[in-house]
Amino acid sequence: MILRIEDLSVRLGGSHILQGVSFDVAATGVTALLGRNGVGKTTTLRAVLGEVPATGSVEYDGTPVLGRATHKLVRDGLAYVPEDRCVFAGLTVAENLRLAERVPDPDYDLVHELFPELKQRAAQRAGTLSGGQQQMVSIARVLLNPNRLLLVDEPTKGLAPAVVTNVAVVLERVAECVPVLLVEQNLAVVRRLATDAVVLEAGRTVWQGRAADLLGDAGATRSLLGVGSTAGRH
Ligand SMILES: Nc1ncnc2c1ncn2[C@@H]1O[C@H](COP(=O)(O)OP(=O)(O)OP(=O)(O)O)[C@@H](O)[C@H]1O
Repeated sequence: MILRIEDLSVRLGGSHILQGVSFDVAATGVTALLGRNGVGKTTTLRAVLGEVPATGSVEYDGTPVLGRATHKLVRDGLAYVPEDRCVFAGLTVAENLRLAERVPDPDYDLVHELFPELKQRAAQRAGTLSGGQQQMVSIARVLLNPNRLLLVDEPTKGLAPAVVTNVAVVLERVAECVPVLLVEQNLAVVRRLATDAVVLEAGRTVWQGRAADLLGDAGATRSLLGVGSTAGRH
């Protein structure tokens, strides 16, 4: 296992946002972090990264990391693809990528193989890209560097169906080499990618197991995620 979270608790702005989140992320494949809006999925990722103060325990590859500086975790191969993509709008695609380089030999071969369009659009300002293209830049940035775990927050949110498929194909490829903790609302994408699943409710873990077991159980899917049993097949 690459990540072990135990009894994670976060208070923000006077609210007790996470109240005991516990789950493991396997060292291979995709673990989906699921739950209705506002249950604490993004906050869980941010707490792991040290972006919000938290109590409890987070072990990354066997080492306790809660309280460590975010940049040290990133340097240690913990990569984050945030929900809002955070590209530098005024910079070109090539400049956005160059800024993300952390090693002497960034893996442009992989990035250009996965995202040939980014090579063609190297000189285009990132702010003028479509949402899907910006998502590609956001994922490409982390793939330039060696990673041991990717935290990816709602990568398909707001994208057209064909682009959702492109992003899923890329993540499927990436997950062959690096484990991924994926926050994702699109159950078709979860069905395609996830080996394991974790469900949060009101800041607590309420389910952890094989993704196929959750998605194959219409009652559990409906009660835990608030969607019908066929949701995500389309
Ligand atoms: N800095 C903050 N101050 C106060 N409340 C916050 C802060 N950040 C998040 N929250 C609240 O914490 C709760 C959990 O937010 P979070 O973004 O983790 O949920 P989520 O499960 O990722 O939701 P979504 O699926 O809608 O993105 C929400 O009620 C949110 O309003």
